[in-house]
Amino acid sequence: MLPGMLFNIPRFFDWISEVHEANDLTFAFKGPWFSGTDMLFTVDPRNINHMLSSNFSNYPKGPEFKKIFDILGDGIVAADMELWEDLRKSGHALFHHQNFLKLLVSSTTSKLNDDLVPFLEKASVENIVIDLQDVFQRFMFDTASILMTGYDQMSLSTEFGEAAEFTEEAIFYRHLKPVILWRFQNFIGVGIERKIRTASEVFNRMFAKIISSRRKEEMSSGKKEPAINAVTYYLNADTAKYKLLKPSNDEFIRDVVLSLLLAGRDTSSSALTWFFWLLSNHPKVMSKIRQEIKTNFDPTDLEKLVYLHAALSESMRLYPPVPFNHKSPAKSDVLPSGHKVEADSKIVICMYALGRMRSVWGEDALDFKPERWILENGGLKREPSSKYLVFNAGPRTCMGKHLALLQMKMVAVEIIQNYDFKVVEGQKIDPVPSVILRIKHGLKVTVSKNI
Ligand code: HEM
Repeated sequence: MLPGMLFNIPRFFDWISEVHEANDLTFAFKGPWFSGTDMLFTVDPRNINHMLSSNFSNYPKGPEFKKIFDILGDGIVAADMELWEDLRKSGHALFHHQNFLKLLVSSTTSKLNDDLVPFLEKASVENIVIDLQDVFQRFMFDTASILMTGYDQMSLSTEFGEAAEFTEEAIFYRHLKPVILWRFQNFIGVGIERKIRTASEVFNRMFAKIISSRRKEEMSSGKKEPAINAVTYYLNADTAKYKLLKPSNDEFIRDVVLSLLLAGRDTSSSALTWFFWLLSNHPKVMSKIRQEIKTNFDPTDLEKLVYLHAALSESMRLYPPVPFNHKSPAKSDVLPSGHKVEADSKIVICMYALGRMRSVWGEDALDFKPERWILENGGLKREPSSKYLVFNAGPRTCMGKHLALLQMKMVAVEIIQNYDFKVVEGQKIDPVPSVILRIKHGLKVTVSKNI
């Protein structure tokens, strides 16, 4: 089956969705003999609930995942078992720290007022074409960087952006290649594996500077301030409580914070890019959001913007920023769909396909309809996470979900209130085969003031 898959790489996500639909939501992919590329693909909500929630302990990400994501080292994204537990619990305390939330709101507000609005203002006056995806990536990188390291990168770090994109694409292709092949390519430094090595050097350089200056600050301040950024928090981690954390080891701090930084930058910028792309094709949805902002906007309570929330949820259903997840059973098992899975085998859950299944979402699954998220009484409809898996489900649910939604709403409201975008005609809007759903050549638009 590998040649069929490789042939369809340019339209991988749509192809994999069609295959799921034709195979009743679950199918076994067979690669060449002994290549180690056999995988079970499933988007059956019963199987998802079984693996991610009710039998969570039997479904770690597995040793192969750790190899594929080796660039993230001991960060939470690739961790399993006891280390994951320590990272999750300590991360939970950080993400629920009042000062951390305050830092998110203050950094987003100042980045909006000082950088994004003046930038869009200039683009509208000079009538220049901008790449909205690139703008959101820089914006999210700067705010995520303030939150995670305490430093504002001032959108200058194109080097980090490129390194992140190469990493995410290389990790996608590693899923399809025998381990021995991509490890050899990495060793001799060819193709995309050469780029992942360069990316690793970029991350190491950047974190070496940040960690050493944060350590110096900690030593000179002498007293323990309440932590607000992730680096400072992990430098002061309580090892009596979290036994597997290593606050004095720079490499460990780099791994932990790099995962958080990537989780924060690329997901929200992907979600906003696809959201504005869909709005440009659905002017009625745009007018409804504008109307809601006019009548219900309260900067201290963005939850009141029910239709905006519905439109964001609907956009991420069709274009989930993290398009797939990977599991590997610790012991053999039988899934609720009846498929037998062996210990250490690979299981892939494709969120992109799940959001498009007619048997899960109805005949209009492919349509962009925020209304499907609104109840008759005007409230928000909640869907089980085994059906709406955009933020993952069970004990490994996304830790930044509430921060991400808050930040995306702040950005969306500011832009929608003040600007109109016109998408430059003739662009091909296709997702890149990657572990983050980006548009291959970005989203080129012109900007005008909304008067
Ligand atoms: C629209 C935005 C976002 C989406 C769609 C999203 C989605 C996800 C998904 C699907 C996972 C599971 C990944 C896996 O297990 O392989 C995840 C995990 C995670 N996310 Fe998010 N995320 C978003 C934003 C954020 C932000 C802004 C942060 C941090 C500030 C964040 C922090 C995390 C962390 C720490 C995990 C790991 C949780 C664990 O393994 O226990 N996410 N996210």
